[in-house]
Amino acid sequence: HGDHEYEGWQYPLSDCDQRRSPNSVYNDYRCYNSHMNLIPLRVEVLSKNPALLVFHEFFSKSRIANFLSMASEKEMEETSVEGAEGTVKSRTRVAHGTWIDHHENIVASDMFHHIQSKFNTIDFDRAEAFHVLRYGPGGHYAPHYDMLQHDTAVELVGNRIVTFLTVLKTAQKGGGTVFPRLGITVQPNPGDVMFWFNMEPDASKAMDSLHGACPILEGEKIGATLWVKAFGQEFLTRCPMKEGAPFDYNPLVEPRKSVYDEALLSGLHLF
Ligand SMILES: O=C(O)CCC(=O)C(=O)O
Ligand SMILES: [Fe+2]
Repeated sequence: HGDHEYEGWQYPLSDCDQRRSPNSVYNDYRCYNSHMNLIPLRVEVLSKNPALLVFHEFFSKSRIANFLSMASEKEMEETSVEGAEGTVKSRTRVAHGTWIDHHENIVASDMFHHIQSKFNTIDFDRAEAFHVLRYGPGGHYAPHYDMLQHDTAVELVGNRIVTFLTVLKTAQKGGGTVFPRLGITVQPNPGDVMFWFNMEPDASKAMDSLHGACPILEGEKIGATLWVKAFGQEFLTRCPMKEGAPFDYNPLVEPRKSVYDEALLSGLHLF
């Protein structure tokens, strides 16, 4: 594949060849202190500003398998963009997609509940429906920002402060998620979650959150995105008490190492 085949990409495709970040801060189990509960998650902090985290093995294999088989029964549409000449096939996002409501069926509901219970520093009720994207060979999503244009809905519920991307299936070759401005390409495993902030604490766009899905060279990639809206999230973090910056990132990017590490690493079973 040559670069010319990925119209609209605009960044060096060689960015996609980078593997893990050289500056991964933690890659082990850490505890999030939230609502007086310690939530153990195996977290890798790839960037602190903007926060970019990978939660390893967030979902069990069976949850992922159930979600995939449920999603495969849905009609997936070729993603498109609306232009002056009507709706045309998108060249910046070459993939098939569909929306699945949080409680559309028992599988989605179980998935959603798992997210809410493990991760209660974020109010996922304030997220859009699951957006499932399937990329085939040559599929890709050129680097972009997830924040929406300002409109009435954004005014009411805030913009997309956080992207919570569940990795359902990975390509055999290619298909990493690239952050060109951070110099990071993430190649997670099915069941992992990528989590990042699209907004600065003052609600402006986090310029370094620019990201895209690298071209699939072999196989197929499937992911499910939850875009979380900003309003209300500030009440779930420890009091930041900073005017104009109502969201405190630090508890997320500096989770505490827990006394349970040994048990977790030696295979304590979490359901
Ligand atoms: O599939 C990916 O790796 C990125 C998806 C993405 O950027 C999005 O859905 O907004
Ligand atoms: Fe995105």
